[in-house]
This record gives sequence, structure tokens and C-alpha cells, in this order.
Amino acid sequence: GLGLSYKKDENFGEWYSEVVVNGEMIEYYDISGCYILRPWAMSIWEVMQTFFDAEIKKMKIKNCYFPLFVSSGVLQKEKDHIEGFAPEVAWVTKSGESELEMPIAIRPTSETVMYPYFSKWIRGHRDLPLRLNQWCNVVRWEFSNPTPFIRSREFLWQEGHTAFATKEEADTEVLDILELYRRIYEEFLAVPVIKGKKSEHEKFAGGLYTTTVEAFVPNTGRGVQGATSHCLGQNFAKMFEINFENEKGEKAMVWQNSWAYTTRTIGVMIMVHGDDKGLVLPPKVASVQVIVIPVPYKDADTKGIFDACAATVKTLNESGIRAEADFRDNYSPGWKYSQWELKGVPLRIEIGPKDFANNQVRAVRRDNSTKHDIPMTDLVERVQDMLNQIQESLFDAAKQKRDACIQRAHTWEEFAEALSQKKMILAPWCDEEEVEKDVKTRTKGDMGAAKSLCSPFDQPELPEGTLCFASGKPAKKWTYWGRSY
Ligand SMILES: O=C1CCCN[C@@H]1CCCn1cnc2cc(F)c(Cl)cc2c1=O
Ligand SMILES: [Mg+2]
Repeated sequence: GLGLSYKKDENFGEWYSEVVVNGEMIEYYDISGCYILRPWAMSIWEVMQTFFDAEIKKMKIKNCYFPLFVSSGVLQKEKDHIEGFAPEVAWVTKSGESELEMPIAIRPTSETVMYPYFSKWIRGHRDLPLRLNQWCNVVRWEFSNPTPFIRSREFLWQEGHTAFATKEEADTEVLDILELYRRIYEEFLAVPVIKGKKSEHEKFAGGLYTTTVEAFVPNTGRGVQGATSHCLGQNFAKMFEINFENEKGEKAMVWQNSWAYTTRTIGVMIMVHGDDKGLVLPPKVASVQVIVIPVPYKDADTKGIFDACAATVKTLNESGIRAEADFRDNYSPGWKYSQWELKGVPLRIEIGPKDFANNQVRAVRRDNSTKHDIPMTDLVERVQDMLNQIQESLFDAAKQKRDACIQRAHTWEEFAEALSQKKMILAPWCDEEEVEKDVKTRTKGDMGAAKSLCSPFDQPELPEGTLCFASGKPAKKWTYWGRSY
């Protein structure tokens, strides 16, 4: 039958892979770590893309497209930040039967692809700011356990790459983009995130600083890096000689940013909202927000009921609500209810003989299963209200659950206890990299080590004399710690 064989609270990993497959988002592929994104997933990606693309266009950021392939000389250009990643670079070594002269890498990210051309295109201050974005795929041949959406060897993302005359402009854009990432999570996916700064150890080594929106999966007690917005400083400008003649006629290096979010966003949403009946889609990103199901009864006016369903869909669509009817005659209404619940459609509308006779519909919410009789005369207004309520209550429920997983800790004992309870820990830290590495070492285990997730911009009060939870040295900042994906 349609029912899932795993429970979210009992076998999270199996529950997740069953839900993404049975909910028709993912099809497994014969190459490990690669997944087929079916329309039910792609439509969510497109809703976010439509929002984000419009927003960056308002910021005068232009889309472009650079080649997938990177020559090995160019890729190795940035030695120190590459060496850590070398094992995950995928290489093309042959065409047909013949070996290539030089192996060609498939882009794992596009700094080294783009920046030689930034150097060529940027001459004077009038060429700045240069602000480009590309929507593309990247390949990273990771070996840690692949998970649909969350960790795959190929994924879709957007990568923004910008260059400015001043640091101030770069700093401002880093946060403008981070706010868009927060909106994607909190306003579209209904997932609460924490805005903060990555530690020196966790940041992008090639950059100056990394800002992030951190999500959290209560079931596994793991943090998830939701999206990142880096200020690269002048590091890449130095390496790729990206400089310009400033207004005083002096030669100056540009200040750069790079920022990305990926299809991982979809996996986080599924993990946070899904339940034992399947996917639960926030209305903002659901390609079908309302599914209308006829409930004919043997001698009742079946045609009338079907026509009422068609009219309901038409009325909703005309008001901008994404509605469909399920007229399939080879499935019972009950079977259809289960199937559309499995696919996470936020609202179901049933029209049976009684509803039809009373010129009303029966609406059922996917998130809390409550039933509501709606007069046809109020249809659009009531349905729109219910969709807004579902969006809001999904966020509120997720925020409540996430907040319940946050534990403050002042000592190692409190930290270790909270970690064992799968919490995300907010602790005062001395901000020393050696101490951070020590926390990783001390928490190594089969569940994976704890790491710093971010130092939240919204810092609680740090009273004078507060000591670091791990080193006992004077604490400098509150920082979130936890296991992560
Ligand atoms: O996160 C972003 C936003 C969008 C543009 N890129 C940055 C940094 C990416 C770091 N990073 C991440 N993963 C990598 C994997 C690799 F195989 C190689 Cl060669 C390099 C990297 C690498 O530089
Ligand atoms: Mg990686």
C-alpha cells in the first residue's frame, strides 16, 4: 500500500530516503551520489530561483554562463585553498579512445574559471562594480555518505561573484545576499535559520570572512550550513591580478565577494517538515497548493460533483492559487487522499454529495489534518487564508522545535551533556582556533565530531569575566556548536 514503512522518529535515514522517492521528488541513479530530480522537486527549485533571480536583478547583478571545464593549470593556480579539496575534483582524461593531452577538471566551483576574465575585463574604476551570477551545476566527488539533496556529487546552485572598488561596498553586499538566503529559508521553505559568521577554521580558506545561515534538523540533532556569503577580501585579486586604476590614478586591487545556495535547501525543508504520512510542502513552494478530489456516491449526481470540482479548480487558478483536480477513475477517494498527503500537497478539497448539495466544499489541511467546511461563495478568500495560515504555522512549529533543541552551556560538562542529547549548543568561546580543533578531537565518535556552526550576529550579553566553555580562557563571543551534515 501507500503507507511508508519507516517512521521519522524511529528510522530517520530510511524514512527520509523513502519519503523523497515515494513523494516522487527523487529517483535513485546508477551512479552513487547522483540523483534524478523529478518535476516535484524541480518545481520547488524553480519557485526559489524565480524569487532569488528577480531579487539579484534588482541589485543590478547580471547572469552569465562560464564553461563547465577547468584546465588543470588554472585550477591548480590557487594552491593553498585547493589542496584540501583535490581528492574531490572530477577529471576528464579521455575523449573517445584517445587520452587527452592535459586532463580537464569539471568545475567544483568557479573562482578559478571566472577570475582570469575578471582580471581582463576590469581596467578602470568605471568597470566596477562587476557583479555576475550563474545558475549551474557543480561536481564534487565526495566520499562521505551521499544523501539526496543534502550531499550529492553533482548539485545545482547559483554562484554569485562580485568585484568592488571598496571594502565597504563588498561588506554591504555580503549581508544583502545573506538576507535573501534567510528569506528563502524562512519565507519560502518555512525553515528557521540563524545568521552568523563562520570561525576562522570553518570559513572558506580562500576568503577573508564567511557569513552563513545555519539550519538545524531536530531529528538528527545536526546543524546544516544552509547557504554562504563570503567576503573574499583582496586575496583572489592578488592571485589573479584583478586591479583597476582608481580615481586618483593609482593602481588598486578590487574587493570581492562570492555567494551560493544549492539544492540542499530542498532536503532541509523535507527533513524539517516531513512526517509519517510523507512530505509536507510549505504552500509558497508547492507546485500544487490545493488538490480537489471528487467523492462521488453511487446514485448521487456524479456529473454535478465533477463539474463542481472543475469549477473550483478554475476559480482558484484564476485567483493565482495553484490548484488541480484528481479525476482519475481507477483510484478511490481514500487512496487519492493518501497519495496527495504523501506528496505533501498543503490543502485538499473534497466535494461529495452533501458538500455539492450545500454548495460548499470540505477543505483538509495537510499540516494538522483539521477539516473546514467552506461555502463556495467564500472559496478564494478562505482558501488563500488557509494557505497563509499553513505557511505561518509550519514556520512557527519548526521554530519552536528548533528553539527547543538549543541549549546554552558554560562548562565542558554542560556542553558534552547537551551534545549527547542531540542539541545545538550556544556557548561562550575564546575564539582560538586551537581550542576549536580541540573540541573536534574531544568529541570524535561514531556520530561525528562537534564543530562550530557560526557566531550569531545577534550576540547575547557576555558579562565581563565569562570564561570559554572549552578552554577556560576569557570568552570573546557566543558561538553555536553541534554535529553537522
Ligand atoms: O561557497 C562559495 C560560494 C560560491 C562560490 N564558491 C565559494 C567557495 C567554495 C569553497 N569550495 C568548496 N568546495 C571546493 C571543492 C573543490 F574540489 C575545489 Cl578545487 C574548491 C572548492 C572550494 O573552493
Ligand atoms: Mg565540501
